Amino acid sequence: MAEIVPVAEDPFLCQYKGFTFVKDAFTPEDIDLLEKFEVRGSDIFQVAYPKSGTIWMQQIVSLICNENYRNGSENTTNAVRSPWIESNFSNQDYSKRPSPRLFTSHLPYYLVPKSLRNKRGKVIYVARNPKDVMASFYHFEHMITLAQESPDFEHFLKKYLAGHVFAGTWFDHVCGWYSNREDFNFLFITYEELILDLRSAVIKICQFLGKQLDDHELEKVVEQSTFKSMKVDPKTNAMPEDFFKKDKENFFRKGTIGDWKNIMTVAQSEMIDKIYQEKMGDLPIKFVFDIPRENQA
Ligand SMILES: Nc1ncnc2c1ncn2[C@@H]1O[C@H](COP(=O)(O)OS(=O)(=O)O)[C@@H](OP(=O)(O)O)[C@H]1O
Repeated sequence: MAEIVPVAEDPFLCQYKGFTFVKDAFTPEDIDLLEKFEVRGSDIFQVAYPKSGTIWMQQIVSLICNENYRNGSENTTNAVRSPWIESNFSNQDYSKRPSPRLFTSHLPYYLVPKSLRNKRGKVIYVARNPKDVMASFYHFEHMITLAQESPDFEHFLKKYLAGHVFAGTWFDHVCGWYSNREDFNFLFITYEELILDLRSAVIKICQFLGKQLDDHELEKVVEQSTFKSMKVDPKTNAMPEDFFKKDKENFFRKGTIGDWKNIMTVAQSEMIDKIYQEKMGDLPIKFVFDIPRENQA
């Protein structure tokens, strides 16, 4: 077994196999076992760096695959319909789940099951522009029990850029997955695509999954995946009460593009632009950092 390395700056975190975990929310044994996890050809994995639209994709994919909840899954939470592969919080026997099994993960590409890396099953990777991720992450840190709150955004930014937050740096996660996408049956989609045209994004996801929805079904999926619907749907924000120290209802906080401007200074934003250029310069990915004029109300 590899070594567990504490993160000096944050007692809630540790590193294992090069990835930053929340100490009390994982075990090294579970991570090691994943290498041999038996992936079915019909399995669908939704993967995202934290605060990038993970729960949103859980909702969309489970609505698509569960025929708008008509098979009884409306009575269960997103976290049960599409459990985390790295932490079995809902205590399910994954080998007994009917196909198609849905899974969710925040893991880097190199820690997911080996056969997934050999193109068995499908991966939908959702990525969000790093500035909005940072803003969302900063607020989230203040809501949950398993995180050390930063006194201000500047402090958070330093910690964040050093990778001393859950899941390490956004840059490593996104670059890692994107650069290794050829190893997977892979759909890369951005949070901003979902925001700007949810209906087209749902169609794109359906095409990737080989699912055909009629117009009515499509509208239902879209309607139940809007920010407004999800904020009041008790099955979406299914994290346990004790996970939150405050503002559980604000997990669905703003759900928009460009909120980073409310928290970042110009200097901080320019510094991130520079790092972005250095780390992402060669990758053909484009993120939207502002709501385009034509989409503004
Ligand atoms: N339907 C819908 N539409 C628009 N935005 C949405 C939606 N659902 C979730 N969200 C926003 O996604 C952010 C949370 O990301 P994650 O689900 O990845 O968080 S987590 O890592 O699983 O805790 C968080 O972003 P912020 O609002 O910027 O904090 C959520 O509000």
